[in-house]
Amino acid sequence: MNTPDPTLPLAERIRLKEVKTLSEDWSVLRKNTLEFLRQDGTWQTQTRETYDRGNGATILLYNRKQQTVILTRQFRYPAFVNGCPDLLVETPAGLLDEADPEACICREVKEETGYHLEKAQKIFEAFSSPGSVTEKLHYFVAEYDPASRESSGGGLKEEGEEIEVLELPFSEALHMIEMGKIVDAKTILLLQYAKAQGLLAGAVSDG
Ligand SMILES: Nc1nc2c(ncn2[C@@H]2O[C@H](COP(=O)(O)OP(=O)(O)O[C@H]3O[C@H](CO)[C@@H](O)[C@H](O)[C@@H]3O)[C@@H](O)[C@H]2O)c(=O)[nH]1
Ligand SMILES: [Mg+2]
Repeated sequence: MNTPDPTLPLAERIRLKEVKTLSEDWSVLRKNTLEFLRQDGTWQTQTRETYDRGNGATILLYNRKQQTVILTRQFRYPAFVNGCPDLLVETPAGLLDEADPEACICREVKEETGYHLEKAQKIFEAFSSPGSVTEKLHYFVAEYDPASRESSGGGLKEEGEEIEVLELPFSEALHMIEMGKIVDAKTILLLQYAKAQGLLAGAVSDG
């Protein structure tokens, strides 16, 4: 068999044969049967399940003068059932709707933490678990003004949310990663990003 043209678009190496919806409730679980064109030119049949709950956004709120970050703490059953005995410490995050991701994350920050945010800087997009979950997360950072807190946040009780807001020294948040007290990937990624970019560490007080 001839080897495929290496410039062939990926879409031309995939023949989707069947899509079965296994569950359609909060999210959609599908079983997909497809043929994939391998590098050796043979078509191989694969079944791949996809868990689709839409896309999301998350943000690191930081304050250079105080050298602090805003994190949340909440109950996450999927983490609990897989061995996490504590509430999860996370950056604020939410699912995307029709609004643009920046507007969504500003609204989510208000809902979860009570801080009013005018704008946020997009840094990148990433798949958290690309072998099974379709979700792409939009990552943001923004400097927060401690005086801009308009409410206590906490999330939506009617949706089962009970979100505690933490304002922590950046150094303590980094230490919590080392101690295994922060075990959420998006949160670790954002804190490491802030360290690598010098967003906080080494920042000179400007007031
Ligand atoms: N009824 C029902 N409600 C659910 C279910 N799963 C979650 N919820 C509720 O749906 C709401 C979703 O809240 P958001 O703040 O929009 O999303 P999130 O759960 O914080 O998700 C964010 O973080 C996740 C974890 O890192 C990300 O996966 C996700 O993309 C997003 O960024 C919450 O009230 C939650 O309780 C479910 O299976 N059934
Ligand atoms: Mg959330």
